Amino acid sequence: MGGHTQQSKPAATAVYDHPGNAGTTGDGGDAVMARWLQSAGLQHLASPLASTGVNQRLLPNLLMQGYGAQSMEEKQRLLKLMRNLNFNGESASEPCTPTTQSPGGIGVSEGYYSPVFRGDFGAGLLDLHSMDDTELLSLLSLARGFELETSNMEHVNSEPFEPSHFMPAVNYSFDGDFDAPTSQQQKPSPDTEAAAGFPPVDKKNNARENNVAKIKVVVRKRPVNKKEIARKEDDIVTVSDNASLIVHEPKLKVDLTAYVEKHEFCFDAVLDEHVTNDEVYGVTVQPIIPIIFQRTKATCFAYGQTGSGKTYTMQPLPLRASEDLMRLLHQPVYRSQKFKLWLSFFEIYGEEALIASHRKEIEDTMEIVREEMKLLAEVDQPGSLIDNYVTQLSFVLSRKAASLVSLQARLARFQHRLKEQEILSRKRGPR
Ligand SMILES: Nc1ncnc2c1ncn2[C@@H]1O[C@H](COP(=O)(O)OP(=O)(O)OP(=O)(O)O)[C@@H](O)[C@H]1O
Repeated sequence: MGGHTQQSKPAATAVYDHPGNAGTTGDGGDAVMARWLQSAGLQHLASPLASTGVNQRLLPNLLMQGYGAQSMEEKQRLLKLMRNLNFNGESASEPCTPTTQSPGGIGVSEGYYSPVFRGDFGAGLLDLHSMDDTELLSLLSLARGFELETSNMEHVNSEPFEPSHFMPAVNYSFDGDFDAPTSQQQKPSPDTEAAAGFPPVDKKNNARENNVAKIKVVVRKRPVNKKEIARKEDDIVTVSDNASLIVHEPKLKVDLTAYVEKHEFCFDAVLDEHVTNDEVYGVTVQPIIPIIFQRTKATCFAYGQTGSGKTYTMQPLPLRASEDLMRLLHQPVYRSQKFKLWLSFFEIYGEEALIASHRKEIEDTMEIVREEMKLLAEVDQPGSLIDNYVTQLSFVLSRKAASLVSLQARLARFQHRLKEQEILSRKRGPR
């Protein structure tokens, strides 16, 4: 590489091209990192950290913590890149297309999926077959968050990974006719799998699946309800696309000027307030049903603030999943294997948990009231700077107002649930 080229080329690319760097695991990792970032036109981010000898395992974290990515756009691209890496690039709902020409990077007109890059590195899509073992191992240590010693290579290579439950190219259909083979077999052959609607399993794809994430995080936005509309509350979540959303956080400056801070988050899928429960099922649980027949365990759970729609979203899923399970069980290919189906259902949300969480909310509100009382006592002292106290009091009071509103809503839901569970109307027996 000539001196001129080296200067004008981004440092990350120079690290990759340097022949002396290919031999060690660490430098191999730098090169992989550089190529990975280059695939999204972010190669300039690798140079400051990689050249200072930062442990390449920490690089993605450091980049996300703001040591590298400066602009919102860079952070967004980096997030998408990391997500694509997680999913081997194939599940990305849309390519992570750069909006500007980065220095030495890929031009807009070429795009990440230009033939030049498709064969090597797509946006976060690593061609594992084109890498040597050293590169692959450093990549694995990056992706899996732990260091792989070359002496452990055999162990690592023999460690079995379960196939992903979320292979995006899979479009399982439960409605098609299944021409089942009659032979009894524990594990369906590739032919029977294809006949049952599974994608044909080839060895190349298996290798790719091995590096695919096993967890899929899907966010569903609940519509603003009537009470929130009546209270003229703002809708603070905007779904940007099917994989990212923006939270608009209302804030107050010290001088009490209101402003809104935007926070962008990326997920594997984001469903807006218009999606139906069936669509939620199609994105979340449906793809994992056939995997259960390959003796893989699958779990689906909801996480979220109270009133955010966990019950509304989760309640129909077991029924839909059971329907599909039954349909698959009746296909000749599985009927011959004599699978058995057990179902159990319980809600981990008893009376005590309800009361405990309600008590916590009351305690939080009381804490704010105590803060307010303390401030009031201070402001009452002679010579106190009234301006400061007024500002602080406003903060405390606005927090209290918000708390009281949420407490009120919580109380209504609490009563509703108690009624639902027939706790309020239950007649007390003689003591
Ligand atoms: N996607 C939605 N579309 C329409 N209504 C919804 C949606 N999600 C939730 N809701 C409504 O919002 C309210 C709160 O939802 P839900 O009870 O599911 O919340 P939750 O997260 O389970 O709350 P908690 O943690 O208190 O049990 C319910 O009245 C529900 O019908």
